[in-house]
Amino acid sequence: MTKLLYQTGFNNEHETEALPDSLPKGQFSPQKVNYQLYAEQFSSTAFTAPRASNRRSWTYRLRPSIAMGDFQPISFDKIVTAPHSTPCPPNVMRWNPLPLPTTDTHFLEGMVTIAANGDAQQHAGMAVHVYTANVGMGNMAFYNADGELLFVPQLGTMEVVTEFGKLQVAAGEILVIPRGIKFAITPIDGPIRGYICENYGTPFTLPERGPVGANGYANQRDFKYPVAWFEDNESAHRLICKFSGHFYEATLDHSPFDVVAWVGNSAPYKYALRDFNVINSVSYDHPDPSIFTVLTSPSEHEGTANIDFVIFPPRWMVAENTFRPPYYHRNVMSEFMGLIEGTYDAKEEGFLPGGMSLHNCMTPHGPEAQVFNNASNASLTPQKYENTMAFMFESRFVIAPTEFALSTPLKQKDYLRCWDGLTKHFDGSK
Ligand SMILES: O=C(O)Cc1cc(O)ccc1O
Ligand SMILES: [Fe+2]
Repeated sequence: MTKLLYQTGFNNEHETEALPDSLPKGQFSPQKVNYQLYAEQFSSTAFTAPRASNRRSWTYRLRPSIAMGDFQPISFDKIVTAPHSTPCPPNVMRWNPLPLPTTDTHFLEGMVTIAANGDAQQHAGMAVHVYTANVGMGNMAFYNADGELLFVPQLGTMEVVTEFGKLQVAAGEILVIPRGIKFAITPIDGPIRGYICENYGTPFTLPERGPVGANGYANQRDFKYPVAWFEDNESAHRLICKFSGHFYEATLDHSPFDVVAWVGNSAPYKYALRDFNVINSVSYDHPDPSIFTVLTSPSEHEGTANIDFVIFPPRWMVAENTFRPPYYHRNVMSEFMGLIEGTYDAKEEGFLPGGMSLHNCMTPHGPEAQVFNNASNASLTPQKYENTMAFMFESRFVIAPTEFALSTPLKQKDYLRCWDGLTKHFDGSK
């Protein structure tokens, strides 16, 4: 595996060139670009979005993106875009992991939608997909006009070729591909599996730190962006896109990965979850899981995210006189969880790496019966939670499972049973 180079710093104005002097100096759009390249701006936010949230990059490429054939409709019917019409039951739900493919399956073939909310056309809400793959996409490239893609790989390593360069992404890292960027995925060394949060809304950004100060949580320096890479390849390529919930294909007589240089703050990036600086209670009580927010997609209501991406990483637990696992709760926000490795502290059995759970708006949940009994009687010495990495996509809208998710045999029929045994202990005495 060749080691790739990256540029670091979340949301920096990165600049990179694959050929010397291919990036224009002092301006974005000179009359002629060196090497006779075309300049093309890529806008991820409205031109007039405030400076702090504005995202755009300039690319310098062999051909402008419009040098392509017309789009024709195609179908990938396992991939669903909101709004969808399947009624959402308020039940707690949990799924086993998607099995690994037994025949050659590329990323787009191995992807299936588990749930969705909001409305892609309104740029609000999200979808959750899971994917497996064991072969590359060949001469195919994909872009998603409906939203940004947050990948949470759970198994294996993939090489991701994008217009902005190449990234290698392994389980335990995350990858964000902004809306519209063309990419292709190749598994390296065996099959890959993971989760995707398709963010129809505002691009993910880092949460505020408030009184915590200038450092901590996910630090900007740990986010890695690719360096420019291009190929001058004139063989036929297929460009697939999802636009307004439907798939289309166009033919190209060249590779779409022809960006020789780029500058800007909108580009794919990756982040290793082990770099998260965990901040937690060192006195008493169990803080809300918002302390573990890696990235947030804000909505127009301050503090009420379109999506929060939250992780539950290895950490010390030291709180005194405290019920240390998650509390029992009902939440206006809807919670979709996955497990990357190990076990999750609220669920010792049945929530498997690669599995998923869903606790929707106001649906009660919390530790299973065994965890309650153990934690209520545990000796409260400092304890290191190891071999664990769960995550949550938390959203302001009800996360509605798809027809596939409701009917697949992967859905556990007995999930509710893990709370059996939470009987009344009250007998009137203190
Ligand atoms: O439901 C869950 O397991 C996620 C969660 C964890 C936690 O520590 C507090 C609240 C919460 O929703
Ligand atoms: Fe919860």
